[in-house]
Amino acid sequence: MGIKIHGAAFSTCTQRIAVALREKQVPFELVVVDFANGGHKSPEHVKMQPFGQVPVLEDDGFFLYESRAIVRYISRKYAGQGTELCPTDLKGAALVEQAASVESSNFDAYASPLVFETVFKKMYGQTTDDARVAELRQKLEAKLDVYDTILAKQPYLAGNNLSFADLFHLPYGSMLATGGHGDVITSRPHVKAWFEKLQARPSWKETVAAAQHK
Ligand SMILES: N[C@@H](CCC(=O)N[C@@H](CS)C(=O)NCC(=O)O)C(=O)O
Repeated sequence: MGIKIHGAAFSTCTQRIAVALREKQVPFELVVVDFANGGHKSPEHVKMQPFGQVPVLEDDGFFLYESRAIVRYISRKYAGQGTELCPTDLKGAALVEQAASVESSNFDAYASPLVFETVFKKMYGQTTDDARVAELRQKLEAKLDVYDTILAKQPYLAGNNLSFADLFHLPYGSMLATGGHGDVITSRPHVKAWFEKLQARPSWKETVAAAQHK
């Protein structure tokens, strides 16, 4: 039995997993959750994901939620296949975890609500809170200034090699531009070069194309 992902091709958290599976060259089936009709809140879905969110990984009777935990599972299960997303040595793995924590605390904490304000609220006909947008943007910019100093010294967030910590940034990082804030990335030369390199990966291009066909 192969890997199934219960999610939606347009969902940022589903994309976080899809890109990792493509890097690992693991075929998977996307079991589409009907968001528009509240499928993510249905009793069947809540049995798999108690918070009523996507994505959920199903692997031969094993269920796992939280996109970053799922990527770590994929990275370990398919170690030695496709792109290595985390080294096995103690210090190398610790540096990847450090970078992953940076993504969660210093990037996602601001980028995700900024995308919510500038993209999703508009999509759902809600009103963007401009004061919140300004505050989130200012905080994100301060963090990205630090990213720029890190990435001036090394090509990837955990060092010389790509890791899942870099890939974690792709969905919300790409949607910043959709919401009119892509310049927080493109105005910082090292962040720009790093992010463009990530976006150029076939795994991401396929993930974007899959979202457009849905
Ligand atoms: N931390 C969770 C977040 C999951 C999440 O926020 N999923 C969104 C779609 S990208 C969702 O299901 N939103 C609907 C909701 O929260 O009700 C993860 O990384 O898997």
